[in-house]
Amino acid sequence: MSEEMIETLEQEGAGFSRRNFMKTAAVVGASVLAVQAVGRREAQAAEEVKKEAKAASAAAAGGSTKKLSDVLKTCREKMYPRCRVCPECNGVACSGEVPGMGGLDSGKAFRNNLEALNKYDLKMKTFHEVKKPDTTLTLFGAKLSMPILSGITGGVTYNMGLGGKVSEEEYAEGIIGGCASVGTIGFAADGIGDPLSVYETRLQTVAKYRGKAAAQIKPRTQAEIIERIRLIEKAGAPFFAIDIDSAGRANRALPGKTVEPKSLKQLREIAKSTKLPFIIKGIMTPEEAEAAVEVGAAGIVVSNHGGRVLDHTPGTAQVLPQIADKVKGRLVIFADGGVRYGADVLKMLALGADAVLVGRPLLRGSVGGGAEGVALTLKKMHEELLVAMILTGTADVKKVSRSIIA
Ligand SMILES: Cc1cc2nc3c(=O)[nH]c(=O)nc-3n(C[C@H](O)[C@H](O)[C@H](O)COP(=O)(O)O)c2cc1C
Repeated sequence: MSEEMIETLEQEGAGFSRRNFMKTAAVVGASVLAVQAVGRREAQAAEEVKKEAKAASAAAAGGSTKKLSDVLKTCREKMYPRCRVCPECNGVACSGEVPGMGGLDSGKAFRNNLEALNKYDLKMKTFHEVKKPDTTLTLFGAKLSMPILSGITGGVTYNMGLGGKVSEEEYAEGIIGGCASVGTIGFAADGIGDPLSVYETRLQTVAKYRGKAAAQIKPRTQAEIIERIRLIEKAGAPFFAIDIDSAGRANRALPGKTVEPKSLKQLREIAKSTKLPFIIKGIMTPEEAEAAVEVGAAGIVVSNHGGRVLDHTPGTAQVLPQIADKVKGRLVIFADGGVRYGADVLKMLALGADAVLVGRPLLRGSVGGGAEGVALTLKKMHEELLVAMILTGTADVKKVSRSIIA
């Protein structure tokens, strides 16, 4: 009501008083506000219901509703004290815990991996045209959404202490299924003490994700290796790896089992025994990288096995540039060890890797949330990688320049 109308009514009498009118108006105003507040609350509640319905339908459709923090909490509940699920997975708390999740003996080699990566920084560049970086690549005919593959991790009972809580099949399904769900490749592992039947069980998961899962073999006797290669071929893996750096492990872990260093002749024999690309994992010097090219390997993994096979090895990011200078372009270079964030992935690519493997973080994802836990971990790293690429002016993971390293 306008001031003019109030004045007219007051003048005309009719029991109208300005004071009473103002009181009534205040009450009405408060009610209107109250009605509005209730409306807002109802709208919020309606929004919550909508969100829940969306989450439920995403879950029903196989979408992800879990949070990474829940996955890590569950992992800690299942694995403590084998893995403390530290905020920074850096080998400090688990130092010397092999079997377990740590680095061997003093744990220095594990810590070196993180420290070597941390010595490098990235140059920030923002005046450029890179708005939608390309993270895709093709490796041995397999198309990948990102240059991040699973590390090769095994020993659900022996290393992770999960006997009865998570089976070998569930663990392999978590790693391989999770990787496949986001368009990358997961590895099935070969444990030194595992009988062939256990290995065959893991290869069933590789076969289930035919063409999208790879497998590893320990440096066993030549006959055992060839026998396993035939199984991997049948399972449809696009490539396989031998972790040659496990050569000393039987002495400490499982006396009586054969894992051994290989001569160049033996490595050639393995490469020639199959059409599958053969990756040698555990290369730490330019000389052995060159030898890997000579014996016919299709790729190498620059790796110190997460610091688990020889204490006092340098961090992989430290040796990677010299190795890449020697063999880049002649075989595929993978690197692993201490990769925790997308920026670490980008650093490894800038230092010469074509792709990286991620060990412990995906292991935690698989134990804590199966395939969904692995997918969440990979999606987070992929998002971080995209941001790091934009902010360094890197358009394509296939062409990362060393000049982005500060
Ligand atoms: C519990 C555990 C088990 C592993 N088992 C294997 C294995 O069976 N074969 C292999 O080649 N590497 C194995 N590794 C080493 C990883 O493949 C990888 O080199 C290492 O974990 C990478 O470092 P990151 O964990 O810091 O990412 C294992 C690592 C861990 C932590």
